[in-house]
Amino acid sequence: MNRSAVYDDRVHCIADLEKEGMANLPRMVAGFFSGGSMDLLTRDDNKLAYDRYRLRPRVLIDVTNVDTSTVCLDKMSAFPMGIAPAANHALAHPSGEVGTSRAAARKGVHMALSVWSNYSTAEVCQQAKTINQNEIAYCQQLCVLKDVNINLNVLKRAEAAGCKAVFITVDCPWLGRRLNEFQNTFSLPSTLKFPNIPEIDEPQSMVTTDERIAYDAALIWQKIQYFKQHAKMQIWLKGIMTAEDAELAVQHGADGIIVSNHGGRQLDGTLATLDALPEVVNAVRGRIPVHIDGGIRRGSDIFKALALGADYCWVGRIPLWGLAYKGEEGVSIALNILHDEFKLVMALMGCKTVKDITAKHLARLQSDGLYKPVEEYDWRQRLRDANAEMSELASDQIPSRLQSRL
Ligand SMILES: Cc1cc2nc3c(=O)[nH]c(=O)nc-3n(C[C@H](O)[C@H](O)[C@H](O)COP(=O)(O)O)c2cc1C
Ligand SMILES: CCCCCCCCCCC(=O)C(=O)O
Repeated sequence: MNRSAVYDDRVHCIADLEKEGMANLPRMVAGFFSGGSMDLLTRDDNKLAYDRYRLRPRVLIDVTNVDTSTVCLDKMSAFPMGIAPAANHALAHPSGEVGTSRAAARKGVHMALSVWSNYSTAEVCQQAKTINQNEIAYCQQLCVLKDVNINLNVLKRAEAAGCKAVFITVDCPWLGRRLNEFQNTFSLPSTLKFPNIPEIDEPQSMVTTDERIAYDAALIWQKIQYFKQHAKMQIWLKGIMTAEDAELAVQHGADGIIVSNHGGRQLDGTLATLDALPEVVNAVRGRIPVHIDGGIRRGSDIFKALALGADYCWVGRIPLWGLAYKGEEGVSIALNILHDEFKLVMALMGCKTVKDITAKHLARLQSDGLYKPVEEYDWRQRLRDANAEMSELASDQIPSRLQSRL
């Protein structure tokens, strides 16, 4: 284990990386990356939510060997965290999504590409193959546009590039109001390319006010079926924040969901994603995988999200800070820091494998200011209780991929 790793003379944790990366960016780009909508309540709470939980370590367990790997989207990931889709990596560094992806491939973690990436999904996937032959999973994010043909072309190209899944972003029928864009008179450079949507060229205006990216505000549950019919890839929904919508997602055939509030860039004032996670996990009851993003900045945050039932985590801003700091190398520094931190937390928590992480490892802040162990209020405990009551509960009622987590 890399206990005393020195990554760089100036960057020892993600907070350092944010500081150093942001310092290299023009104010307007830094604002676009780090900003959120309105008063930033949700953006900030995403991060603070992790501090409302404390860890309950178990000791005297042999942790000579700690295995951080997990299977996600049918492929091995070095640890349970990948790169979330974020527009405009090339604003951080000319290598853009290619640089990010090369670092992801080298580390062996998955990557989702924004439909607004500045390099095509095909080019990004191709570059990664030179590093890590087909080993990591790529996903294509799609903000559904009004023009059906544009949406279908994105899907076709992503499939041809070898993507495993499409992440349909469902939290943005209208784009959120990001005050930083007004305050900094943000505009995208006219040289910036959006090769996944060649139908739209030459950005001229602020993202928030650009009418050409008016999304399909009439996107409703029934249309998810349409995408399922037109894609061979898995269909995931990104932006589920309630038990009710989680149940609907399962009923409408989603292959997985991502608990996300878009990093606080859409509706300000929603729950932090970590606070929404338990109700979603309980509603889904293992029928499909549940992922999370938003506010993850430390290895211990990944541990906490898994303890509350997430199968995998994604980070949006961290790779942008890495790129802004040192291009591909900066993203590698970020991924190495998070991987090593996660491994160390697992060891100190007495967890040898990712499957050993449970809600019993956490205590949550109460209204009296004290921390109380998290009761296993999630569906796994209910299944255990049901098991005790009805010993005949057939194990085939429990999805096999989850039996080992019971
Ligand atoms: C600069 C930026 C651009 C983003 N662009 C997209 C996008 O094109 N599509 C999308 O679904 N989410 C987008 N997101 C949201 C991320 O996918 C993710 O939900 C969020 O960044 C997670 O929060 P975190 O940054 O705290 O990790 C973007 C986020 C940022 C910071
Ligand atoms: C005409 C080209 C416009 C390109 C817009 C790129 C950014 C879209 C918004 C991405 C996003 O979801 C975000 O959170 O930011």
